[in-house]
Amino acid sequence: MREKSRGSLSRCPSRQQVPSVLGRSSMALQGVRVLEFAGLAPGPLCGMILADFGAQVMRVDRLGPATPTWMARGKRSLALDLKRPEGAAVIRRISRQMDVLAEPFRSGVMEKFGLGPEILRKDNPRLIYARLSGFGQTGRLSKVAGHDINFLALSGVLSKLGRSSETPYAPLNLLADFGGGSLTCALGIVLALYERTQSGKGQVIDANMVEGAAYLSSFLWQSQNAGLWSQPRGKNMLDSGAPFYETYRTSDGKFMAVGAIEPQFYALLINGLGLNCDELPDQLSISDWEEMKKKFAEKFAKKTQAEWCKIFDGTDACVTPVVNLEEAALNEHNQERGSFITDEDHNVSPRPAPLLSRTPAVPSTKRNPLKGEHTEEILQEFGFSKEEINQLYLDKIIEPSKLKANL
Ligand SMILES: C[C@H](CCC[C@@H](C)[C@H]1CC[C@H]2[C@@H]3[C@H](O)C[C@@H]4C[C@H](O)CC[C@]4(C)[C@H]3C[C@H](O)[C@]12C)C(=O)SCCNC(=O)CCNC(=O)[C@H](O)C(C)(C)COP(=O)(O)OP(=O)(O)OC[C@H]1O[C@@H](n2cnc3c(N)ncnc32)[C@H](O)[C@@H]1OP(=O)(O)O
Repeated sequence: MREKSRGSLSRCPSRQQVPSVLGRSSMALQGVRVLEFAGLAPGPLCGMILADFGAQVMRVDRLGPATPTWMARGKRSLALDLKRPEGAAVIRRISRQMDVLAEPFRSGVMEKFGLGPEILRKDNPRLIYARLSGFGQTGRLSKVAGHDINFLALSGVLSKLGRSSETPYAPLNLLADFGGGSLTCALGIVLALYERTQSGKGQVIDANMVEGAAYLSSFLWQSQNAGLWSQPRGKNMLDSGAPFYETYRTSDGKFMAVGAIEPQFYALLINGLGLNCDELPDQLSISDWEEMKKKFAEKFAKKTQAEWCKIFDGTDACVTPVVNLEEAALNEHNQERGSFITDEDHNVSPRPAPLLSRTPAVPSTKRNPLKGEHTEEILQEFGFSKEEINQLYLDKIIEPSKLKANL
């Protein structure tokens, strides 16, 4: 909880945190070949997770000018024009040797290319065909555009998020895109890979953000009758209604996060704040929560974040500083664990999670691939001859990599 000196994100944590001594050859997904079609946000994270844990991920990009790519760590890029039959034919040929194909388009796009699962799985019955969409492959919305906020809304979860008397509020695009989308898709792929070791067969995965976000939020559904959500939005224990589950501003304009739910931890919070339990209403008296929040807020506003950290550090009061990304990477606990890593361009990012004891992820420290940087290399690897590759260039199905063109 104690803070070390502040610094820029690009200055921090040490490379030694990456368990590189073990090498990429001992990772859990070693030997798995993945063809990922470039997408906006959920697909890229799903592919990055697979790459971090050892899969060989090849991203299929469009031709044309470079566009910003995030979450491309450890991937290679193959750029080609899928709208031309010759481009689609390249993918069909490559897919015969793939373990996993992951596509992020709205339902029906892959079929338009002639690259739907029926065709590709006929060529390669072991292929795991992962479809990561917003609304799923069937249903009246399956062909409609949407983003995280829309999927979260339809999952029912968005109605529960936000402060009292404000409109519902989506926590960045974390819940549907990344939790419900990327993570459930990656889970589906790993499950299908595991099952394939028994059956020898691939399968089609319909991962989608509406159902993924809903499933991620199963606790909400299954605790409906427990009284946890009986109040309007923003008035319940875990949605910013309770004084002991809230953030508070400190005298230096920073924040502390309080999550003192259990009575024994609540008592430590009250003690740390310099209050007396005997003079306060019962912890669970909902009608007193508003007043109690004011009391806590007044207290927190009297000291700096560092002063509060000193008071609560190492205690069970469940009080932590709200740190920014830069501070998270520099945080003493996080540094002890090596929770953040630095790539060769000095960019800091979270270490892949979870940590496996024998075969941990060994994320690449190299820069992200440029669009089409590995087109030729990949095609050669998959058996395309020099003549075939030249023909693809001549037909403008593929184009020289911008990297090579600039040299
Ligand atoms: C909230 C998040 C989204 C955050 C994304 C932001 C990070 C970025 C969004 C906008 C960006 C900015 C913007 O582009 C302007 C600048 C551009 C500049 O270059 C950079 C700076 C920018 C400011 C730029 C910065 C950032 O990048 C942005 C701010 C999310 O919620 S992500 C989740 C989205 N939803 C889903 O994934 C659900 C499933 N997918 C879909 O529903 C659709 O794919 C989607 C996302 C609605 C897009 O629909 P679209 O009609 O565009 O595509 P599809 O129907 O899926 O069809 C794909 C089409 O692409 C063609 N195609 C694909 N690959 C190839 C290829 N290799 N060759 C040829 N053609 C290809 C394919 O044929 C389809 O085209 P057609 O429809 O013509 O057949």
